[in-house]
Parts: sequence; C-alpha cells; structure tokens
Amino acid sequence: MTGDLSPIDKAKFVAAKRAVDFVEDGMRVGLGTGSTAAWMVRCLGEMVREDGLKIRGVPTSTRTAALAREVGIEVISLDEARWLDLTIDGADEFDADLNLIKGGGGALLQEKIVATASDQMIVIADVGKEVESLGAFPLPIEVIPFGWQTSKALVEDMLISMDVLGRSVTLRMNGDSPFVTDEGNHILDLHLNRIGNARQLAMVLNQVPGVVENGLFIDICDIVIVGYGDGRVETRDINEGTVETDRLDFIESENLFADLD
Ligand SMILES: O=C[C@H](O)[C@H](O)[C@H](O)COP(=O)(O)O
Repeated sequence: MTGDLSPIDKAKFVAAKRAVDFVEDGMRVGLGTGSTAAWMVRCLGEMVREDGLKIRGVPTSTRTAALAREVGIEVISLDEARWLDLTIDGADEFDADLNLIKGGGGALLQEKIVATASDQMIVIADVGKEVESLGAFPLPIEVIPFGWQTSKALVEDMLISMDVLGRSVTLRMNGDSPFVTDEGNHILDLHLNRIGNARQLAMVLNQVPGVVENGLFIDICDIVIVGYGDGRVETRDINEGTVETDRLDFIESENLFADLD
C-alpha cells in the first residue's frame, strides 16, 4: 500500500512517524490539523490500539477530532486539559528560526491556542515547506463575518503603511460561498510574496478590528521534524541547537493505511 504513496506523502508520513516517539504514557497531546498531522493521528491511534499507549488528545479542528475518535484516541477539550504536554502539528511554511505560516486548512485559530497552551510544540513537515523567508505561501487571517469587507480594507491599508510587498488580499472561498472556519468565521489570504518582519506583522494584524487571529506562529515551535521522500528524517531542536538525522522504513500496516484510497 505504501508503494502507492507519492514522495511528498512518504515525507509527511516519516516526519509524523518520528514525531510520535516524543509521546509518552499519560500525556495530554495537542493534535494538529492537515494532511501531515493526520498521519500523526493515525500513528498515535495505532500505538493506543496495539501498544496500550494511554494519552488524551485535544484536537485542533472538528476533522481532527473525528479522525482521532475513529482511530481510538480519547478526545478531551482544551478546557478539560487546561494545559498540554505536547502539541504536534503541520505547517505551510517554516524558516530557520522555526517561525511558521499556518492555516492553509483554515484551522489556525484553534491550532494557535492549543500550541500556545503546550509545554512543547513539534512541527512535522515535508522538506518542501522549508523557506528562507516566510511569505510565499499566502498568509491566512481569520476574520469575523460581520463587516469582513471593512476588515479587509483596513488590512490592505495597514499593509500599504508597512510597505509589505505583494499586498493582494482575497476572501477564501469554498465553492461559491465564503469558507467558514470551525468558529464560524471567514479567512482572508494575504498574498505578500515576502513578509520581512514577521514578528511585527503578526502583532499589527491582530490590532485590526474584526481580525481574530493570524497564521504567523512566532516563537511557538520548539522542534521541527523534516521528512524526505526517501525516508530520511531530520529532527531540528531550536532550543538545543541540535540536528539528528535518521531513516525510517515505510511500515506496512493495514490499520494505518486502511482509510486511504
Ligand atoms: O489549517 C491548517 C493547518 O495549519 C495545517 O497544519 C497546515 O495547513 C499544513 O497542512 P498540510 O500538512 O496538509 O500541508
């Protein structure tokens, strides 16, 4: 079955597989959203079912919650957990300082709250997500539906005043209708090309009325696990300044791959 996976999916899988080594019995674990995080949830589910791993998971979206339950992970809310030992999530881009763009799947708000409420955040990504400077991937911001066009205009003015390159701002659509997040909000995608001062932009964006949160994750991620299509994985720890290289096999498991086409 794994022979059918594309090199990018293999890269995502090995990053996820390596990340679950950090999960220990008794942990409260933040479960990210997206295709890479879904591999991690499947791997954790297998450990719960087959090795008796005892964890409680706090999902960052309704779709991750559904998958976690399906694979046998006990799901609790963030309010029940209060604080988490570890969050594992994907990213749309990461730079050398492990700052991130997230929200390509529209889950940035819950993802940022959950990651910030964790002792440690590990990002899992295929090597294609690594960038020198954040911004080629459109930066998502979550806005409330009330007056979203006003919020969009205010964001555009703000980008002009900050002299941020690119500047086109689009409402994310789901077919003919605006995309709606789990919190009932909309997403504006900022096509900036290059962000420059991401820390400043992250702070300023959240000052715009109607903006709930932005997809810049600054100083939140501790470790990035980078997967390659040939099975190599690099674990880069920003606090320790270490890089560990490993190679994982693509493990044939009916349970892990059963729900894939
Ligand atoms: O809103 C979605 C999340 O931020 C995802 O973690 C991010 O978009 C990466 O997704 P994927 O692993 O599917 O590339």
